[in-house]
Amino acid sequence: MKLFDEPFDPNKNLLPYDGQVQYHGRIFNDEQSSYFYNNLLNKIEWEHDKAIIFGKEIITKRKVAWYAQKPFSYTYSKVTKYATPWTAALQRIKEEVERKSGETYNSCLLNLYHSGEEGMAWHSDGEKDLKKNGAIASVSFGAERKFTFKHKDSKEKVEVWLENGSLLVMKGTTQNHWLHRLPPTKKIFSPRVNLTFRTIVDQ
Ligand SMILES: O=C(O)CCC(=O)C(=O)O
Ligand SMILES: [Fe+2]
Repeated sequence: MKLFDEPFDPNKNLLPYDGQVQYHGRIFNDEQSSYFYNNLLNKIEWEHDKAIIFGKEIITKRKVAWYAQKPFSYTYSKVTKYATPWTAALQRIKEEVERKSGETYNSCLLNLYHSGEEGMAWHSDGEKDLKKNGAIASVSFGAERKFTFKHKDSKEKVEVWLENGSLLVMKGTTQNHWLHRLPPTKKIFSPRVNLTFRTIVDQ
């Protein structure tokens, strides 16, 4: 159920066990959100994502980009990428996210979903380049989309709607025990930009 009237308590854990997920609701107002949304759509070097799945190279409809404070390399789904230096807007968003979440981050993976038909399949973000049990902060701009967690053993599910300008923080052992996905939907026609701030271990 979607609760419109209740303020979100960022200290509340959305997960019942085996991890910690905090939804801060909207941390950017309408004006800030539309500024960042347009800036990111226009200024980020978006590319289609390539992945190797069951030995086959696939190219996703969604676009991705990877930014960081240093040209870190990062490998996931068997593809290695090199980070682009922060833009001014990304740096401003990162500062606010660090203030709100009380954690620091040194890189950001960005995803552009052109419409509801694009999503992201079940996965967890526990790649070896990432700091073990480091916090991952997810910021969303544009279309509001549902985001789902599924426990790896019990299969219990938890859903949250990610609003325009919102912040969701995943921490502790979340990535070890829970998968997450952005389900595709035929009901949403407008784009969404998602930023996940992460900590890469220094190479
Ligand atoms: O778009 C989203 O909300 C999720 C993105 C995500 O899970 C990821 O980049 O690892
Ligand atoms: Fe993820």
